[in-house]
Amino acid sequence: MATEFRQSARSAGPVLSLRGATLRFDRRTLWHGLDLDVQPGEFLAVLGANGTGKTSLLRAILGRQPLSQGELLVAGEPVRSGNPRIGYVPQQKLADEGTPLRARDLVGLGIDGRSYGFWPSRTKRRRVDELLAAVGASEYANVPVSTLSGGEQQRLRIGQALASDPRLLLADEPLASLDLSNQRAVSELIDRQRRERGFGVLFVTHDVNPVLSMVDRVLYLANGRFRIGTPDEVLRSEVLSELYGSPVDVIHARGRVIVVGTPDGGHAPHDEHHDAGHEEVCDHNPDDAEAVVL
Ligand SMILES: Nc1ncnc2c1ncn2[C@@H]1O[C@H](COP(=O)(O)OP(=O)(O)OP(=O)(O)O)[C@@H](O)[C@H]1O
Repeated sequence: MATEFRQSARSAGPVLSLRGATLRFDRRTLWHGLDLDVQPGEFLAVLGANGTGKTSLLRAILGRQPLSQGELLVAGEPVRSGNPRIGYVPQQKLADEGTPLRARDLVGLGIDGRSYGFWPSRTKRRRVDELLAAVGASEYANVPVSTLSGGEQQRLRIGQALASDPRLLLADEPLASLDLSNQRAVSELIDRQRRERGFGVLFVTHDVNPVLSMVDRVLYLANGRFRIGTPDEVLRSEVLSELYGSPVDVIHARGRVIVVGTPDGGHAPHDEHHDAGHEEVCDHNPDDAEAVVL
């Protein structure tokens, strides 16, 4: 399968291809048998509760976490760490107070951090200016990063991630701890850039609402299993109830989607016992559990 799969991924051009991808830690299976192709320019939201393996998926794509089973290609090539075809916006970490780094230095790290060989300083400066303009950060180019707001710092991280002109952008909770207007600004920035530059996006988020209008498909992870499809196909009560193995209500109100259910739903995560056909013994009564927004 491997050769055929690689050839088709290269010629047909998905920026990310997974076949039978499985990630297991000890006996816990985070996801199993994941088949997924992400096309150039596609916006895929990765959804799921805490600990379902969203960040681990990004780590696998970055070559930092080997799969337990299956195959994973980035732009038709096997994963490798430091792949310039991937831009990565890690979970938000604000710059330490007093850090002397300026906004342009942070973006420039996206160039220096890659093995491009020698960059003449004028060429690098022009490239950094282009990236700062692309993410709307030119006016604070020379300001120390630690004095900038969370939203402003996040723009710079996106600029840094775009430095290698990636074909795939991985963004891990890029809206976390941003206020509503910055959530909108940052998500619109990613949306505009993927349309202009044609890279695919994997956007990990707990709340799909800020990006609902931009998302082409969602990958929803729960209980070691997953569903992939358009938001209308996946974000439905019957689909998520089946995925969680317990009643889940998907409520659509004022253009927002709210997923309400019982955490864990009385089911243990997918593990070897289930694969072996053994019944989990569980004294948890789902009727006793409080409904929460998942
Ligand atoms: N190297 C590892 N060894 C063992 N367990 C790990 C390892 N990496 C991650 N895990 C476990 O895998 C699970 C999934 O972690 P991951 O960070 O991928 O979840 P997540 O969906 O991104 O969660 P969150 O939404 O809280 O960020 C967690 O229980 C975590 O402790």
